[in-house]
Amino acid sequence: ETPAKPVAEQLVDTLTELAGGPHPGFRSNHAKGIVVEGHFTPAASAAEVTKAEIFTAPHPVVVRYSNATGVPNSADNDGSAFPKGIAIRFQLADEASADLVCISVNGFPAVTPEEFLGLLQAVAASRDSQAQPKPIEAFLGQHPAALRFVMTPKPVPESFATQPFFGVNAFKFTNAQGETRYGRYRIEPVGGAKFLNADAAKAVDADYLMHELPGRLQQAAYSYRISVQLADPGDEVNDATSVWPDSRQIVELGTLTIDRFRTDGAAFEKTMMFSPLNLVDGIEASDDPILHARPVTYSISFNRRLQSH
Ligand code: HEM
Repeated sequence: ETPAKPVAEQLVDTLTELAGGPHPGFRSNHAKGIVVEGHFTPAASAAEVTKAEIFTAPHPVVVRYSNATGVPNSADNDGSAFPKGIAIRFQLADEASADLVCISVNGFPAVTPEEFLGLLQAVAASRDSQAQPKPIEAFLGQHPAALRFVMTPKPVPESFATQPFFGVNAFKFTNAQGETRYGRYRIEPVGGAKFLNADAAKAVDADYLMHELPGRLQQAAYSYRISVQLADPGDEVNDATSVWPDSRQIVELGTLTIDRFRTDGAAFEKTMMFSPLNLVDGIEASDDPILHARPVTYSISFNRRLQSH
């Protein structure tokens, strides 16, 4: 009997299967994307929460926006292309870097990588299933957090520039006084969140988000407020399905400004991988098992796409 593959490998296999892949050279999740550049300027309040150098001095950034799923040509306005992703790389001295990798929904469908695999396998098993209920219906019936995530409205944004994003996984922040707090990132468009109405969302072209951005950047830069929502004592910090109340303290970390489209983005993104555990001193991982599964899974996807393109 062959031993079961590690969960991270099964996750990549199942994402690939769901996307009708393999699609050589593409990410097995968040395959369709676009790369832009700009800079981050810290707010004075950041020092209350963290001594991390990415939030204490200005830095250049490279940003990749993406659609969910491993389908390289997914329609930007299709439900399956949600959540949208944003991956931000802070470029530090001596080739060092730190990453923030966030999605457009505040929450996650699973507490552990095993449970997330169960969800993906249920979706895959439902494709040609005659069973009543279908495997995915049975799974959602037994997993309220997954049902909640599926039911969360995912409105179609006017632009990536008008889409808010959430860190979902908590990190442990330490300031210069040695005080520690758990928190989750929030990324909010300074110009306000803006979405299309239902008719407009149906009418836009399949690549409208990717096509809109270069023109927008020729006109003007745009920006986001990056902040951290702090946990109160007793809040779940190791469970990505457990969304904290909006009443929790939010501390501004600074402003992310995007001012350039990266014309070589399609080639550039193939050679690089973002990781939510690419961190600097002053920010540590929580014990959230989803967070710890991510770099392992992303590396498998990265290795496969490097070998196949
Ligand atoms: C166990 C749970 C998860 C699995 C199995 C998973 C899987 C993946 C995989 C395979 C990739 C492609 C990596 C690459 O080839 O570079 C990816 C990318 C990505 N993931 Fe996840 N992911 C998980 C959780 C999350 C969470 C919680 C978030 C956000 C809060 C997230 C946001 C993203 C984003 C934005 C990208 C695209 C990064 C880029 O532009 O390169 N993922 N994910």
